[in-house]
Amino acid sequence: MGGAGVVNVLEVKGLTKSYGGVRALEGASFSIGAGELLALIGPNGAGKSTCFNIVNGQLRPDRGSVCLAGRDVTGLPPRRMARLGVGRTFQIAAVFDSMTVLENVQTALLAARRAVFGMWRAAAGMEREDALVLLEQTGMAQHAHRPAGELAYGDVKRLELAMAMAGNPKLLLMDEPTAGMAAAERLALIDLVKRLTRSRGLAVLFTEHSMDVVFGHADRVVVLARGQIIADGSVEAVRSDPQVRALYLGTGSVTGERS
Ligand SMILES: Nc1ncnc2c1ncn2[C@@H]1O[C@H](COP(=O)(O)OP(=O)(O)OP(=O)(O)O)[C@@H](O)[C@H]1O
Repeated sequence: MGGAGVVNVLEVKGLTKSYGGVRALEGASFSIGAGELLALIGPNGAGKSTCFNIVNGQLRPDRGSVCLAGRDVTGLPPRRMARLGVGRTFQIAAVFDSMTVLENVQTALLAARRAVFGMWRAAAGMEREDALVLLEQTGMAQHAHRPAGELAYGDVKRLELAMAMAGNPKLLLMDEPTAGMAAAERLALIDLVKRLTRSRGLAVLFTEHSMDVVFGHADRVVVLARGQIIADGSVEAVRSDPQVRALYLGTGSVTGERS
């Protein structure tokens, strides 16, 4: 992505971050284009969370830059990042169990719009139609009037995705989106993410330990090891990269293994 004349949705350059004496990231650079699903993988402690937290403004890098649609946003706080189009989902779902699925999405829409337009734009009724569209797009329309607390885990994750879409992000960060899901469920979820990525021209950066998800669905894979990027390329290129194979298993295949 990012060929002549095309501005990447996200471009990070030379990201470096230490915690005391621990160098968590060292000169990490990569980019993501619109409509692209990028997996960021690496063993525990490789620097994935640090990278995420820098991109969404929770952490400031010691060096390096973060550009969103060509604009330097390095070091802006999370609220500003969110307003500029950075959305995030978490490993632990952040939905209100006692509210219905529809109410959860309406609340997310309201929060996103308040952040942009201010408190006066707080007419809850106006969010209903848009919330229903988001539920349709995430395959959750049939659950609209159920309390979120009654949903199966896979449906909670889909609801969370609908809520993340409420902010109309350009870039969506997903921290282990399929953690705790059975194989069929996680492939269905990532398939949904991929469809939304394409249909909305979204750029998605996700971390993932399930290699079936990464190698079955990502458009591109970036591999971090001890804070440095050791591979960045297509699924095929990364899967056959000798350094990546050595990192994951010594010599064997990276498919289907947890790090
Ligand atoms: N707040 C902190 N204080 C000190 N060291 C930290 C802190 N956060 C992370 N680290 C260290 O920085 C390095 C990178 O951690 P990071 O959490 O970014 O890796 P990760 O790839 O997300 O790991 P995991 O897959 O286990 O979540 C590790 O050595 C970690 O111990």
